[in-house]
Amino acid sequence: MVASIVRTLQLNPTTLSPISRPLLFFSIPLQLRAVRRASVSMSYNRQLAAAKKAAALAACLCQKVQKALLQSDVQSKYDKTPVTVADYGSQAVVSYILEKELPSMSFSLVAEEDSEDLRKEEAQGMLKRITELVNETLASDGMADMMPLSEEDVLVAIDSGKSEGGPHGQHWVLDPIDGTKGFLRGDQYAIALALLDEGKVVLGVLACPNLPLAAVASHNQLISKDDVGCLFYAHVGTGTYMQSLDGSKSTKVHVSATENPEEASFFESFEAAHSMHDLSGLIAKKLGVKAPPVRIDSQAKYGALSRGDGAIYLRFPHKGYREKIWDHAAGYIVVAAGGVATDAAGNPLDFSRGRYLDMDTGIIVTNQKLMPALLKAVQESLKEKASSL
Ligand SMILES: Nc1ncnc2c1ncn2[C@@H]1O[C@H](COP(=O)(O)OS(=O)(=O)O)[C@@H](OP(=O)(O)O)[C@H]1O
Ligand SMILES: [Mg+2]
Ligand SMILES: [Mg+2]
Ligand SMILES: [Mg+2]
Repeated sequence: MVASIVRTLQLNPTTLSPISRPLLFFSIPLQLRAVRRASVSMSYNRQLAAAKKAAALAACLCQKVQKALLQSDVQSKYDKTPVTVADYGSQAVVSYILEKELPSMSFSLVAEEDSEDLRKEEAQGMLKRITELVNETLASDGMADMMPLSEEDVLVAIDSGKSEGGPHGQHWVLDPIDGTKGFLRGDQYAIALALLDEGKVVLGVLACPNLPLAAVASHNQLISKDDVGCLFYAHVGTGTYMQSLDGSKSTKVHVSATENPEEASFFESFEAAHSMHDLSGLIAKKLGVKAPPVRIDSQAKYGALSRGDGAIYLRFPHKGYREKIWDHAAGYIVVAAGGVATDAAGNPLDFSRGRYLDMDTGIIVTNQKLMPALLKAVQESLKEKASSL
């Protein structure tokens, strides 16, 4: 046992002094813990590299589609939400790249889209266009030797995302385009990819092709078409980094540490149908926030928050809506550097229960210092709203 520990720690017992030999027995558990921590953190490096590559390439595909969106590129899903060739193409690219880059790992992916509608007769034109886009995107990264993918290959890659996730093992979590409505308007959207390990989010990458590299603290600053395209990434214990999507040097970022709500602006959904703007207005007023809300589509909100653009994110879906894990997993770990995301009752978000985040309605994010005051304002506002109904 000791011999194997000594081997693991790469120590040479013959060179240890008689004094340090007994000390070794006491220090081994500590050192082993450090080695295990380091190897846990190290062991996600390959996954992080693959995830960054997959999200950046998927972002290229989405940018191309957003520039030249055709009427035939958009469909409506069973739940009336939109889906485009870019949602499907992005999912196929990410799924294909993760499997190719990490061949030794068992592969499980929980993702938003599936191929059911694409297999219908009337969707054959759309499938052809998606397959072309996927092949062009992979070829642009020199993956031409594995090319071209057939339409069936693309459908299979999309359907790799049917995993149920859960509390055991590793599962990738993907929203191939978060904020599809924003994408269709020409506004903000994100490719959001995370890794769960034993039910916990351990890695996250957020590609936000239209988010300015400079801070945004008001809605007007989002309209800039210059210097846009951010890639945020984080894995447990290493903090959060941002780089430009075209590959600049990355910088470490963290959530605003302000303790003064008067200085804190807040983010919320652009779409009033996705989050109750009247309720967040009430909460902000109670808290003493002076600035008007900054409304951004998608998990770009988590990205902006992670670099301190604003200090609070409020999300209160209308009654009956069930949150999905892919709408929050990547954002959740990206804001963990200085921030905390909970449900409206202050409970941590639980990503271990499958495809849904079963939780108390509402998600709130801010720094540790502001959280108690925010939770109080949320509880009071919820009571007030309930009693006025
Ligand atoms: N009714 C309803 N209520 C709450 N949320 C809903 C609702 N319908 C959809 N969605 C989900 O919202 C995702 C888009 O993110 P946001 O709501 O943050 O952005 S925005 O509303 O587009 O501004 C969006 O993600 P995508 O479908 O990936 O775009 C949906 O998962
Ligand atoms: Mg959708
Ligand atoms: Mg989404
Ligand atoms: Mg989506």
